[in-house]
Amino acid sequence: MGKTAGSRGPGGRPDPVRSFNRWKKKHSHKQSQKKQLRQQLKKPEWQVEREAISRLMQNYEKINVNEITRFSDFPLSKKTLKGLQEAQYRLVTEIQKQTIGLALQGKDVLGAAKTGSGKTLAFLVPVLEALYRLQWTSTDGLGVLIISPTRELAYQTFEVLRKVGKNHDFSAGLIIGGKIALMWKRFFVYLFRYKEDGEALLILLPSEEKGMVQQLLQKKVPVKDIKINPEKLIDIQKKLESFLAQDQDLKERAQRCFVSYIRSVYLMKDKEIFDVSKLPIPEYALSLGLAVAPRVRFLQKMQKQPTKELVVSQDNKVIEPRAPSLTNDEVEEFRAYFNEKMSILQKGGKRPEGTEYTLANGISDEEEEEKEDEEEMEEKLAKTKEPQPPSVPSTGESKEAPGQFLDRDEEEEDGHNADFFTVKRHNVFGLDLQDNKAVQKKEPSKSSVKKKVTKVAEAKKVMKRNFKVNKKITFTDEGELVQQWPQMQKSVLKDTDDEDGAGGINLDRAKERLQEEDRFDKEEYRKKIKAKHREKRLKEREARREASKKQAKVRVDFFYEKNVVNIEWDLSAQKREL
Ligand SMILES: Nc1ncnc2c1ncn2[C@@H]1O[C@H](COP(=O)(O)OP(=O)(O)OP(=O)(O)O)[C@@H](O)[C@H]1O
Repeated sequence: MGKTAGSRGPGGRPDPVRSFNRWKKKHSHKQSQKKQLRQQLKKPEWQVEREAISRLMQNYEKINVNEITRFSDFPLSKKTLKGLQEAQYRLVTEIQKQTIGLALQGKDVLGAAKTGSGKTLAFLVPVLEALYRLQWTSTDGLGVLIISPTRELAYQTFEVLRKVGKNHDFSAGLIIGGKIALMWKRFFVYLFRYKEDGEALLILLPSEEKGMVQQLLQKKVPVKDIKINPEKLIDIQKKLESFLAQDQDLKERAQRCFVSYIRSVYLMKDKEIFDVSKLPIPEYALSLGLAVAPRVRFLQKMQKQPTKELVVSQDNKVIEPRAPSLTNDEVEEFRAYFNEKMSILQKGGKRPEGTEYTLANGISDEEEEEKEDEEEMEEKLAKTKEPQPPSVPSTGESKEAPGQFLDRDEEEEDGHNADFFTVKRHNVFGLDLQDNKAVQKKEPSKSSVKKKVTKVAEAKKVMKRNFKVNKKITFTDEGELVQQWPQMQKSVLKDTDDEDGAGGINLDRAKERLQEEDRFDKEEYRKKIKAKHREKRLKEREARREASKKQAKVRVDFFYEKNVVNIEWDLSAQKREL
C-alpha cells in the first residue's frame, strides 16, 4: 500500500515522472530484445551474396540477345554494373551484345571484331562475373590469366580491368616480359614505370629473400611479408602426380617446364641472389608432379666442376691463380692456350662482340661449316650410293665422325663445352673421299659388275615370263598415295624403253636413266642434308652463344690495345685439345 501511495502524486494522481521512467525501462528492454533477435536472424554477408549470385545465375538462361541494348540488360552483379557506370559505359557495342551472354552461360567464345569495337570489355565483363560467382578474393591466388600478344595491349587491358572491376574484392596484377623467373624485375621496371602506386607479388625461395629484399629497399620500394592462411593451402601434389601418370604429354610438359625454370634461374645475372645450386631440385620436381627430377646436364656438370680463376697482368702474362685449387699444370696449360689465342687475336684483330670468331686464314665459322657440310655429304653419298670396296683405307677419325657430331650436339644443347675459341676440324672428310674415289677408280670391284649383269639377266627373264612384280603402296597422313616398290621414276628423264616397242632392256638407255636417277637422288639428298645442317648450325650457334655467357670454367679479363678483353676458357675442353 505504501508503494502505491508513494507512486502517486499530490491529490492521489499518478506521478508522471515515475510513470515515464517505468515506461522507458520497459521500452528499452523490449528494444534490446528485438535487436538481439534481429542480430540472430541476420545472415552473414557471404551468404547474402551467395543468394544474390544464385538469383543472377537463374537469369542467365533468360538472356535474349535481341533484347540487349545496355549493360544493365545483362544479369550482372551490382559491383560490375557500378564499375561500368562509373566508367561511363552504359550502352553495349555489337561484339559485347553478342558475346557477353554466351560467356556468362559458360560457353567458350571465339570473337572477332574490328579494332576499337569494344572487345576488351566483351571478355573482361564475363571475367569479373566468373570470379564474382566463385566469390574469389585476393587471398585465393590466381583466378584468371589473360595473355596478350603485346605489352601495350596487356597494359590497356589491365587499366580497363582496374577501372571496371574496382568495386570487386579481388586484385589484378600486370606481368610484362618473358620468363616468369624474371617476374620481379619486370614488375619493378614496368566490388612502377608509370609512377603509380601498385602492388607486386614476388615469390621467392628462402635463399633469395634476403638479397632481393635488400635490393628493393635500396630502390625505396616498401616490402611487406605476406602471411598465407594455412587453411587456404591445398596440397595438390598427389593429384598432379596422378594426372601426369595418366598423361604422357602432360608429363613431358612438366619436364620441359622443370628444365626451363632451372635454366632461367641459371641465366639470372644476380647470382648472389638467384643461385641455381641452392634450388631445392627434388622438391621442385615434386611440386610439378614429377616423382623423379629430370636430368639437367649443365647442373650436374656445374656441380662437379667449380669455376676457377686466373689473373692476367697488363702485359698479358698469366700470373698467380686466385683460386688455390688450380694446379701448376693447369696454369701452364692455360698459359699455352692463352698465348695461342693472343696470337690469333694479333693476326686477325679483335673479335667484334656478338659475332663468331674468324680464323686467321679468312674462313668464317659459317663458311667453314658449310664446307664441312658439303664434305660430309659427299662422303655419305659416296658411301651410300657407290659400292664400297672392302679394302678402303680410312682413319679412325673419319669412321667416328657422325658419332662425334651427335655427341657434340648433345653437349652443346645443354649449353656445355662450348668454347668459342674452339678451332673447327679441316676437311676431315674430304681426305677420305679422295682416298675412296682413288681406290674405287683403281680397283673396280669384279663382284659388283657381276652383280649388275645378273640383275639385268634376271629382269630379262622376268619380262620374258611375263611375271607381274608385286607393288607395295602406302598412304601418307594426308591420304596421299606413295608407291614404295617397285620404285617410281623420280627424275625428269623420259622413260624411252617403251617407245622402242621392242622387248627386252636397252642397256645403254637403262644405264643413262639410272645415272639420271642417281643425279636426281643426289640432288635431293644434298638439299635434305643442307637443310638439316642449317638447322643444326643454328642450334649450335645458339648453344654456343648461351654457353659463352654461362659456361666459363676460367674467366680472364686482360688489356689488349688499351681495351679490356674477356676470355672464357673451358678448362676440361682445353685439356682434351692439348
Ligand atoms: N560499351 C561501350 N561504351 C562506350 N565506349 C566503349 C564501350 N566499349 C568500349 N568502349 C570504348 O571504345 C574504345 C575501344 O574499345 P576497346 O579498346 O575495347 O576495343 P577493341 O576492340 O579491344 O580494340 P583493339 O582491337 O584495338 O584492341 C575504348 O576507348 C573503350 O573505352
